[in-house]
Amino acid sequence: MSGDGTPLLQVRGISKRFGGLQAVHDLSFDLGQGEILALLGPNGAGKTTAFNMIAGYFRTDQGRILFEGRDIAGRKPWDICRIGIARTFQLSKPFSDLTVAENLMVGGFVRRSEIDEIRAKALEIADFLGMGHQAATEVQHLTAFDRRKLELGRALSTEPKLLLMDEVVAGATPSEAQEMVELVRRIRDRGVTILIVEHVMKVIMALSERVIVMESGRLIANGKPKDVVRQPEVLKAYFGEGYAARA
Ligand SMILES: Nc1ncnc2c1ncn2[C@@H]1O[C@H](COP(=O)(O)OP(=O)(O)OP(=O)(O)O)[C@@H](O)[C@H]1O
Repeated sequence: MSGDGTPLLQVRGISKRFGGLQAVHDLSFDLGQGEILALLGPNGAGKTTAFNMIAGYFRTDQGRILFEGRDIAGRKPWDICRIGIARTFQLSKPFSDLTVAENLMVGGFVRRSEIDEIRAKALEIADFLGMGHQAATEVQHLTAFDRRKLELGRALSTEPKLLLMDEVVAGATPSEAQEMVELVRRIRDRGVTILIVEHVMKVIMALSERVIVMESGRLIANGKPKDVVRQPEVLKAYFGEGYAARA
């Protein structure tokens, strides 16, 4: 919650249709200041579409999205980035022939105009990611996992209040996943609120105090991870009717 008790993000009845497909239907949830909230759901549930509406990549057909109490639905991605919402992508697309530091400088122009300040901030973020020694390395020489961390760093370089993270541990080894969990916690400790789409249950359990679950575009559960994973609607969404009946 912000100082006056208003949640940082209030999603109110947003919907999105693609032709005959209702990808998101009347989705509402709140996200409090400093929270790490996981957004779960089977493939095609509408998670990325919801992200894209919050980040301004898709226009909502209906509903309101309030950030710090202000309606942001319909704003363009760069405008939404400027007011403090950044996102990572499932498929990161860094500038491969630029260095790590140069990639981390690009987002800095959102907040600052002094090049020395932007460079210093980029180097601070590289250190934060544990990539300080790679600041001068061209991105094309990085491992897949270091590219993932850089993707997070590129979002952080815009100095967001809210970070939308899309499957940041996909394809990671267990020790890399653990490193990512630590990194996400440290990002939150910097004061950044986090909404994370993730499939790896161990990561969700380690990170989030609260999860919301979508299925077929609708919100079907909202609560503590350990409670939500036992709910029949959630089991049915993931494993089918028969499994839920037996559980
Ligand atoms: N630009 C688009 N045009 C048409 N249909 C789309 C578009 N984007 C998503 N969809 C459809 O909307 C539905 C929800 O997709 P979305 O990517 O939001 O689901 P998701 O929960 O993120 O799935 P995943 O876990 O597989 O990434 C899917 O049926 C998808 O095919």
